[in-house]
Amino acid sequence: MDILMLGTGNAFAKKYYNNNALLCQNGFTLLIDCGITALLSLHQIGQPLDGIDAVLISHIHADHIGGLEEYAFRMKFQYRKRPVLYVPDKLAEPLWEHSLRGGLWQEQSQKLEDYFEVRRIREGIPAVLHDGLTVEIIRTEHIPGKISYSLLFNNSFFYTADMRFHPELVTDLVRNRGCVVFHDCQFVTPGEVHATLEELLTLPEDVQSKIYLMHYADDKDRYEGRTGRMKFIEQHVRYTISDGKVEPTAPSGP
Ligand SMILES: O=c1ccn([C@@H]2O[C@H](COP(=O)(O)O)[C@@H](O)[C@H]2O)c(=O)[nH]1
Ligand SMILES: [Zn+2]
Ligand SMILES: [Zn+2]
Repeated sequence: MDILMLGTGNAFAKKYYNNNALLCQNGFTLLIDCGITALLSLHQIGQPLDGIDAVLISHIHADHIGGLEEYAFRMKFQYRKRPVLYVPDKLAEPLWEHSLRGGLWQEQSQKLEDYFEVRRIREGIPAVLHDGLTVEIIRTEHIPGKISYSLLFNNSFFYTADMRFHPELVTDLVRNRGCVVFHDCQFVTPGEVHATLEELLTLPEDVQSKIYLMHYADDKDRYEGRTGRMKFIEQHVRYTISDGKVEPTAPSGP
């Protein structure tokens, strides 16, 4: 499984863009979240929109869904396609009613399904996205009262999206399921809606060694060398995740 972060920044980052990713497995390309900067980033790396097989969203914040209007319009009117959208069941209605409807509604297109082939996924039921690629959505705490999910791919790669510190969950996934973890990380304490670096540094070293930090602020350079056994994931670098390890992908071909 390969992953390339379109952005690794937090909601307000200007340098590192929004924390969205392309996940590739067996020729299938999944866009994980589609924030405000996603389409700019896709343009910069030369990734055509019709080369994306599906989009999956974690929760309804603009740095995770703010690019969906442009994506929907361009797929419909430029590419004449209705792309696949995987959406947690409980978010489908609010995604349309509270976020997308204002821009996308028009006489002949009055619902989410008019733009997307909507595939609803449920907690506790792993969804098969493609041959060799499953995802389980796990509801995690982020903003009090707001529905938000972390994503477990192939029972081996845990992508927190946005979540507060949950040491028991992360420790269980690393120690008992052999997962590697891409974890959002806030530098400033208190975290309140994200895990902070200070909190993540309280995890045992064997757990830290499987954690890669994302969703960080623009002053990330100040924290180089201050993240214990955890490493930063870099924007626009393709990584291969295999056998509990994360390595930059080796260049292919002669
Ligand atoms: O209760 C809250 C709600 C929001 N914030 C700030 O807004 C961003 C929301 O974007 P995320 O994608 O969830 O990061 C959050 O990071 C906070 O900076 C807040 O502080 N408290
Ligand atoms: Zn976010
Ligand atoms: Zn959020």
